[in-house]
Amino acid sequence: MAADAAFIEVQGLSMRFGGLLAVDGIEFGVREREIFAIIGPNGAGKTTVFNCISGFYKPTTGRIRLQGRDIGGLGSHTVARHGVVRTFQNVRLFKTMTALENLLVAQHRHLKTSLPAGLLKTRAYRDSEKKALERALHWLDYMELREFANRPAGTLAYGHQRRLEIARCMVTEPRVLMLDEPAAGLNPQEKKDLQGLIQQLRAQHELAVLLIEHDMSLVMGVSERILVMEHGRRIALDEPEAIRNDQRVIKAYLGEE
Ligand SMILES: Nc1ncnc2c1ncn2[C@@H]1O[C@H](COP(=O)(O)OP(=O)(O)OP(=O)(O)O)[C@@H](O)[C@H]1O
Repeated sequence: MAADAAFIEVQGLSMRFGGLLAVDGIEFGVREREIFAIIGPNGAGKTTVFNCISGFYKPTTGRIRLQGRDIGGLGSHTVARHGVVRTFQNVRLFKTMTALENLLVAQHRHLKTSLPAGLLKTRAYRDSEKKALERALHWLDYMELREFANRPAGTLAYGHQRRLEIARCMVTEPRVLMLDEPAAGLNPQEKKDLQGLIQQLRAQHELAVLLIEHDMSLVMGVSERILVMEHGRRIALDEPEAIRNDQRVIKAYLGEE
């Protein structure tokens, strides 16, 4: 694949809820290892685009391709198996399970084992369980969460839960990491750390990052390109500097106040 060929290609994407066209003919491509943000006023359709790409919604019309392969409407588990995983606006961990258990459960659908293999505890099964544990511990260390390994996820500080949610994505070794408002509820230091974390994840892993975020300093600081949506439509797609000076974008945001 050419260096700047689209890794994820979204064409003519629309999503209708009854009388409401929440997403209206959206087009964009995300390049391999790109950090790509989607911004726009409340209700613009950003999360709906995420839900379509990650397989939570079946688009009303349009195509979504990952490296040329259609993934639109495949369902969230299948899309995740293709390497596209996400976090949610409101943290969705298994709150009564420990941090470590959350990272083990996340890997189960990715483990190359069958039910009989699990029942018989075959060598292959034991190897894959061991690797899953190693990966979980690695990501707890990476996110500086090791000391909370055996704590129920719901008892962790909010900023730690957010990092655990990203770890839960990373244990599956994704090719596309989708973050829905990852800075929401974080303090200024945590936001700064998050920016470093996103850049580090992209640098160290073969990973594209798709980001929905309202925090403009994070978006401008971390993104290579930004898609701006308003009323379900694309009003701009460009690099941060151009977006900052785009009259339609300024109007969309000022119009919100
Ligand atoms: N499942 C649904 N059923 C009906 N309407 C929906 C559904 N999901 C989203 N909508 C509507 O679609 C529109 C776009 O919502 P969406 O959550 O995608 O916007 P957003 O840009 O992510 O907003 P925010 O920044 O507030 O999260 C809104 O009018 C919303 O009420």
